[in-house]
Amino acid sequence: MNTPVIELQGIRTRFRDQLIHDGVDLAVPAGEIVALVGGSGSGKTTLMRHIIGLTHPEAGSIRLFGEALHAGQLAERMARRRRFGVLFQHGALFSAFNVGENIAFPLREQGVASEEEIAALVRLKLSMVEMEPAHAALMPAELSGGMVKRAALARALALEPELLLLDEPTAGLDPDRSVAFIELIRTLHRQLHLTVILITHDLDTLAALATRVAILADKRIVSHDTLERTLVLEHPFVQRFFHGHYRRAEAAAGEDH
Ligand SMILES: Nc1ncnc2c1ncn2[C@@H]1O[C@H](COP(=O)(O)OP(=O)(O)OP(=O)(O)O)[C@@H](O)[C@H]1O
Repeated sequence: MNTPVIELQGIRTRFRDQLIHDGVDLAVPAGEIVALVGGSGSGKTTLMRHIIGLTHPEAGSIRLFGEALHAGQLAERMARRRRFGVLFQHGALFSAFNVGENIAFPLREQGVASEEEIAALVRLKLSMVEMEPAHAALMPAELSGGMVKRAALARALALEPELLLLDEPTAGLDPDRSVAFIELIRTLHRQLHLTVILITHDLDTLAALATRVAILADKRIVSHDTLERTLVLEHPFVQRFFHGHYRRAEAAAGEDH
């Protein structure tokens, strides 16, 4: 069997007296788009932060591309860092940098390209997310919500990652922009052969993109399966999320407009 791109084993996380994860196991094979779903505060974002090494669990092991997350010297860790891109929940662009500088940031940080190459790469990444070269000069505050997401995605793709982590990529977008962004992620996934972890509360985003659904509930992954097989699970969270209040909340929101 091929080595999983991400392998989590026995992850335990505690914030003060609050136990968030207790025995999280998850293996993500290459090429999958795994939707990570769970209730508010169940620890999805924290798990993503563990995967990218921003935070550390109290126990358990994390392997990326078959290697322990913190293994090796600085150069090896930097090389591993180049292999994944992250789209944070609110885009998280650097507000003091323009769009071009934001996209260039990981390239400069890694020191892997000349300024001339960086300028060409910024133009290429902008075109990949369907933005114009002129958008490079705009400041984040001048962008619409959809453009912030696109610019942040361009930055996440700057180092040509194999793994993309997306935290609520369509949250805050209106339905048209959301559909367009889903289509963009789908195209990039196909063209770049990406493996994707997607945190989302949005059923349309999930249904359109996910090849597998991982359910974080009861402090662990209680199911990791196709959407079809997930839908028939009896777990209370699954019932609520796919058949219950989220649907009713959506319907109520629709009535308000
Ligand atoms: N650095 C921290 N210090 C203390 N508590 C934290 C920290 N980070 C997260 N938490 C707590 O851990 C829990 C899980 O947070 P997390 O953001 O991972 O959940 P989530 O599943 O992504 O939630 P949501 O769907 O609402 O975004 C929450 O109760 C949160 O308050």
